[in-house]
Amino acid sequence: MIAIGFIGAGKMASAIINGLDKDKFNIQISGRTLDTTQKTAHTLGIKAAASHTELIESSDIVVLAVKPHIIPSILAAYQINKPLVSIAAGMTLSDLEALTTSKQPLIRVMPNINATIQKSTTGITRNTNVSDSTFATVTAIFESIGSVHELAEKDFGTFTALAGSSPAYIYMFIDAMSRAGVLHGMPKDVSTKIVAETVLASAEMLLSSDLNPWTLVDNVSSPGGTTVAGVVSLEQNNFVATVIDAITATVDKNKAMSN
Ligand SMILES: NC(=O)C1=CN([C@@H]2O[C@H](COP(=O)(O)OP(=O)(O)OC[C@H]3O[C@@H](n4cnc5c(N)ncnc54)[C@H](O)[C@@H]3O)[C@@H](O)[C@H]2O)C=CC1
Ligand SMILES: O=C(O)[C@@H]1CCC=N1
Repeated sequence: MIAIGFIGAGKMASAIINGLDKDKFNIQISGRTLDTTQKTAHTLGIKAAASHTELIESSDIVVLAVKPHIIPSILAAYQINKPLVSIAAGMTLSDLEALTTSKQPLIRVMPNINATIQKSTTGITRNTNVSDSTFATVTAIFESIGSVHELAEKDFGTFTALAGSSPAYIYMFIDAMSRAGVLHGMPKDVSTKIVAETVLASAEMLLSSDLNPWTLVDNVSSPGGTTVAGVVSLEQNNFVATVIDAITATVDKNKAMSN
């Protein structure tokens, strides 16, 4: 059984671990304090390592699941002589190489919070020290919690915006729609469920057809009907440009976080 050790056991590590099959992977965590690590491990049904050193020694693959600014201090304090996976936003392979050795196998991964329900859309890339079999193993780990896209590293920032951060923007869209439902007299829980179901089915419809999104917009918009009135209103309020600006801000922030 492959032993995976997570350094850092916050929201994202918990989302990934929640989704992983505990019969297939031997998972342990090491967080900031042992007490909290033990509580989190108990909740997740996995092992708490007594220390980062113990975790590194007993893992086949080590996942860094701390905030990007914590990574330099961890890599300065511990020599991780195992394939190292980083899920940190903005940290490039060359940032990580500068903090480790020239021989360190490094895999950069960008999962998303939908890992919790085994529906992460994950990006992956590696440095030249990673063997094909290790890369296949790490890819399989993330495939077990959703889809995996191998990317050129130059596209990681864009991927981070479109898949890593976008659940937040999609929730904002859902909340705005359901708030409109409240404005027009519906209870919030009812309108949120209606909007969430419709977002899910619309995405499924797009993925299962060969049609592009604008053709699907046209299919909903009856001549002189209700939908086109809303489409025109969205455009008058710069919906498309506003969304593109948000993605560009995310990509720019990702670049600014790299050294
Ligand atoms: N939240 C998300 O949707 C996503 C987050 N990420 C990346 O995942 C990483 C973790 O993010 P979150 O889980 O959201 O943050 P978080 O704040 O929930 O988790 C980070 C954890 O690291 C722990 N920690 C701090 N110092 C530590 C140390 N020295 N040793 C061990 N643990 C330590 C903290 O106590 C905390 O539990 C970040 O690098 C982020 O860029 C990537 C994709 C999606
Ligand atoms: O906000 C962040 O920096 C992380 C990366 C993608 C999602 N959350």
